[in-house]
Amino acid sequence: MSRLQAVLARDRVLPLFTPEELPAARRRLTTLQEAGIEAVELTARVPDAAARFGMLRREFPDLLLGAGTILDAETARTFLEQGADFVVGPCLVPGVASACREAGVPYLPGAATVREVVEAQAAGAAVVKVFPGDVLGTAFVRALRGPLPGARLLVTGGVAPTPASVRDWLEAGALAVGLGSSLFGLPDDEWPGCLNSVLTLTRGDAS
Ligand SMILES: O=C(O)C(=O)C[C@H](O)[C@H](O)COP(=O)(O)O
Repeated sequence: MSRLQAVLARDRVLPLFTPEELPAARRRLTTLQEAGIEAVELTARVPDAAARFGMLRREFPDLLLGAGTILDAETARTFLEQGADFVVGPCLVPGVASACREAGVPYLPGAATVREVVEAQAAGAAVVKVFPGDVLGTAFVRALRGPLPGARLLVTGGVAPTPASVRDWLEAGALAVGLGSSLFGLPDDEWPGCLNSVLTLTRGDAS
């Protein structure tokens, strides 16, 4: 089991954001580390995303930092060179899967159908991102677990950062949930409290 998988199995949440402004990104990463978070996804949705990623990578050497929104092999290689510990994308891209396999780095591609989950697993994804989570719903995750009981699923997209919402996803069978804009769209004096109340639930549940 990779360190990422172990961390997801313990915390059951993966915080993710786009590092639009470096000082704010640093503050967020520091607060996340103080909460005991070990893995964070930074989405590549800004100009200079890879250079920013490399800078934050060097400043936070103890965090597992993943590159998100990776849609082609060349971009994947650029982020891997910058020290990405894992790579995430909204859907499976075979060239990205190969680049991650060569680098020995986990790849978590998005999937929105049973077939896409199976194809992602066949491409080597130990954890598959179910995306967009809020569109697919908990019933989709529950239904997937029938034919694919061993699937490790990271539900991402529109997941509300509350204990009740996260509990619903975990009870449906998700390994973990990604918390993005719903968490980091909250004011800076609110999101850490929300995250901590979710972690109180998930760490209490993790066994
Ligand atoms: O692009 C990727 O690789 C990602 O993992 C990001 C997610 O797909 C969502 O965009 C996050 O959605 P919110 O939690 O609703 O903000």
